[in-house]
Amino acid sequence: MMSKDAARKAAFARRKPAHGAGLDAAAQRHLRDCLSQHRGKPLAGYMPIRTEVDPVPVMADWDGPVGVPVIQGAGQPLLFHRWTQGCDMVEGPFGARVPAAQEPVVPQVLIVPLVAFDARGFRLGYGGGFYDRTLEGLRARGPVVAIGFAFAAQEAAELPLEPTDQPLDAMVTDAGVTWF
Ligand SMILES: Nc1nc2c(c(=O)[nH]1)N(C=O)[C@@H](CNc1ccc(C(=O)N[C@@H](CCC(=O)O)C(=O)O)cc1)CN2
Ligand SMILES: Nc1ncnc2c1ncn2[C@@H]1O[C@H](COP(=O)(O)OP(=O)(O)OP(=O)(O)O)[C@@H](O)[C@H]1O
Repeated sequence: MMSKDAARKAAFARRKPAHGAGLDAAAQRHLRDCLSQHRGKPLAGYMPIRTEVDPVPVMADWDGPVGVPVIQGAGQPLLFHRWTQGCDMVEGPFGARVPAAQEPVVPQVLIVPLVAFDARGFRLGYGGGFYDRTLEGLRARGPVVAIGFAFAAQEAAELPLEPTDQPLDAMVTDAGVTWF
């Protein structure tokens, strides 16, 4: 089986041409469908970096509180700070912008960015383990729904797993919605 590093590199290469190919609107349509059963719940979105698919139009229309991830430090889970369209943003670590105001949101539904995913619902991110730690912590407190969001081209055959890898509940791409 490929190492996580090799799987990450291969998926980056597939994500690049998918980005800017006009696939975001289809992915956003499927994301709205998938989220429709969770109306009003606190939602975690993200500000896209690099060649990630863009969830912002869906976040902007959400009828409940929306937070975006904020890195506390290496080895720490993410926090989510309240985001609204047009709110003041500042540069966060690793190039993702974060809200200037630091109002915590504890999400019950998360739109999870990723580099690669597989048919079992496992994901690979940038390698910090941030979402693994965050989902582990949230799931220990109560039910949460983790929805991976990506281009269909980011699917990998079978990702290498570590015991700390947290599975997704659903995967949304430009090709549709899969529940696990
Ligand atoms: N849009 C978005 N926001 C997010 C995440 C994400 O995956 N997507 N994160 C999800 O966790 C956190 C940011 N995590 C990140 C972690 C590493 C790198 C990164 O570029 N790493 C370098 C290596 C850096 C180093 O080791 O010095 C790399 O991959 O080349 C980027 C984001 C919080 N916000
Ligand atoms: N809950 C946890 N407790 C301790 N270590 C963890 C936990 N979750 C992940 N890790 C460690 O973090 C490291 C990076 O994990 P991994 O490569 O799976 O990150 P990733 O899923 O690519 O990144 P991210 O979740 O930030 O998008 C792993 O070596 C793993 O051991």
